[in-house]
Amino acid sequence: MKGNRSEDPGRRTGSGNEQLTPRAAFVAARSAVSLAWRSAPAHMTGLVVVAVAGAGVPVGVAWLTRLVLDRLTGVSGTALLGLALGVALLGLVAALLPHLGQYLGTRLNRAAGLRAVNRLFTVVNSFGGLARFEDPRFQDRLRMAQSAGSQTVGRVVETGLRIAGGGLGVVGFVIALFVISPVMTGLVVAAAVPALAAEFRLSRLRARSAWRISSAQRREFFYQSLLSSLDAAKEIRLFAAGDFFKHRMLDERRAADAERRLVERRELVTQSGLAVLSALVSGGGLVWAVLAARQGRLSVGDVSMFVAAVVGVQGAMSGLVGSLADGHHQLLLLNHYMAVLGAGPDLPPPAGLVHLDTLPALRRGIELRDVWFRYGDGCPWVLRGVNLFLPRGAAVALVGHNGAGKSTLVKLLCRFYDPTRGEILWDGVDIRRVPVHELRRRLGAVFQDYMNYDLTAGENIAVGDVRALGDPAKLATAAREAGVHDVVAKLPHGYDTMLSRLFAAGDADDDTGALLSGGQWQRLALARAFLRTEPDLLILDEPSSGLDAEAEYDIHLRLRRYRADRTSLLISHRLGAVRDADRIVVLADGRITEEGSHAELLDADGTYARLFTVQANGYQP
Ligand SMILES: Nc1ncnc2c1ncn2[C@@H]1O[C@H](COP(=O)(O)OP(=O)(O)OP(=O)(O)O)[C@@H](O)[C@H]1O
Repeated sequence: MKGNRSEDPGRRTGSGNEQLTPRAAFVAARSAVSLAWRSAPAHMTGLVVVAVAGAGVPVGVAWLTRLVLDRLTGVSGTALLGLALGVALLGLVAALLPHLGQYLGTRLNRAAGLRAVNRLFTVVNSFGGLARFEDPRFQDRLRMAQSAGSQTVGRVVETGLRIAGGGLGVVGFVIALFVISPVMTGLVVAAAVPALAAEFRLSRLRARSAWRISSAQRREFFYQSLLSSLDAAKEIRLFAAGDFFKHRMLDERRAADAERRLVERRELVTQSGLAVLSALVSGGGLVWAVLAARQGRLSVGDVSMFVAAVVGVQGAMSGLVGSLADGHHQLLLLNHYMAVLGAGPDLPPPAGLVHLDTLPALRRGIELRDVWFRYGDGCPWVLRGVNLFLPRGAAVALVGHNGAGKSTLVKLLCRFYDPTRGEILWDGVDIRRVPVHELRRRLGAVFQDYMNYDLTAGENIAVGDVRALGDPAKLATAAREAGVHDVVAKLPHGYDTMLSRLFAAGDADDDTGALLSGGQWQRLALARAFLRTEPDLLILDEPSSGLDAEAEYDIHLRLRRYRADRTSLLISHRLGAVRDADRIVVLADGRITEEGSHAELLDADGTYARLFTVQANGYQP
């Protein structure tokens, strides 16, 4: 059941609640580091230098301060001045390093984010089918992957360096503290263990909650975009549905906020507890150091070093724990990114690949052989054993009631899904054996739900074949074929006119965007399909539904000319438009129930004859 949604490996890539296994964490971290390195090697090297220096400077400051305090009276003024200057210089470096680190980190983040998003959408574009895009869980994962890809990849490197730098800092301070008090060292280090465990638990909670919030957030954005969309503005105003959508949007936001509150409460409790623990340890240490100094066991310099070391170890430890928790959280998010990247092809080709590019144009025709299809395991059958032959050069029309399965059949021909059972043969070759992009290069299509792009008129046509972008003559020819050239030529900037009121073309002050009528948009969609001048199969799914009677007549004349000698499949509810097809096929409840020419089907006096008569009677006085 390839292509069937419930069978899709991309769908099974987890619930978002999975644990981060050490292997998955390693793979995610390695990918992030290599991606960041390839994006900005110089900035990454700079960050490493800053991290190492950042780890060494505080320890150096503490040691030098101790020397200064202990030798206040014992050494020459010049030596003391040198030491003091050393402390001051290290202080300056310490002050500058965070800014430099932040600058380099931001640059690295941006470069890595760009590369990560590029890679993500290269993979998304490689999904040949539609099933994943119809799967809400996959949409959630994709959203998480988008945000992880654009914001997290570079941060993983930064966090890794912070962990390494923090680790070095901890080692330095631990050694310094150990010299003065091994017991205290043990205490401070031991206090970090519960902090580490608590922070890990928190980061898992944060990642789980981010996953749970993601679908609420998607719905919130959906309602927001509805409320601000031009397409929805008419109906929302006419039906006064604005408040309804607003409340829905706020409900989703409240649901997400409730989830966030849960995490925030846990953070408050955990971090307060850790703060108390750390205050107790450092307070106890201070009391011990003061008493020891009074008894002469510690010098003044020792006390200063001790205080600096306790604060330093605690600070470095809590920084390290925080960085580890951040890294853990980032890797959990990155897991979604890796899952999308590793989802694999959604339409896996079986063994025995056949390259259509190496074959000549269609010779015999396309055959659907006992094709069964349903959209998922629990869904009803949409096609039930369809056998249909589209002979080369013939115009076949597909008619039937709403929901009969006509558009579904077209989607299978384009291989947006694979048949659940049965096969589709292109000159005898199962189309599952053909690389999907090679199959699509042989097709021209206008879909029932064609797109209106917020792009210029020329770009709207060129989407059909982007190579035509720099070829105005080709765009104009396609537009003429579709009968929309005159309309476009009269727009303020002709083919460069922005067909949008959302975006300006180039100059933000340019107010010359235009909107087309429904029928004009439909003709533009036809022009898009006409850019492919030699498709082996032309699919027209309701190509004239939005046109007035004369325009429809005109378009069908053009289509007839365009279809001549081409293999075409035309779907239309307007039976007058299909009567001259070589063969008319009636689909009812997923089965082919009638097949023949217009005259034959009228003679047969079945569904087609009934539908045709009902429509024809509508035009009688
Ligand atoms: N993406 C989808 N997921 C689940 N079910 C779907 C999907 N698309 C269509 N269906 C279902 O498949 C059945 C056939 O739909 P299809 O769009 O193929 O019918 P149609 O014959 O083209 O109808 P119409 O004449 O109204 O365009 C319908 O019952 C519909 O609900």
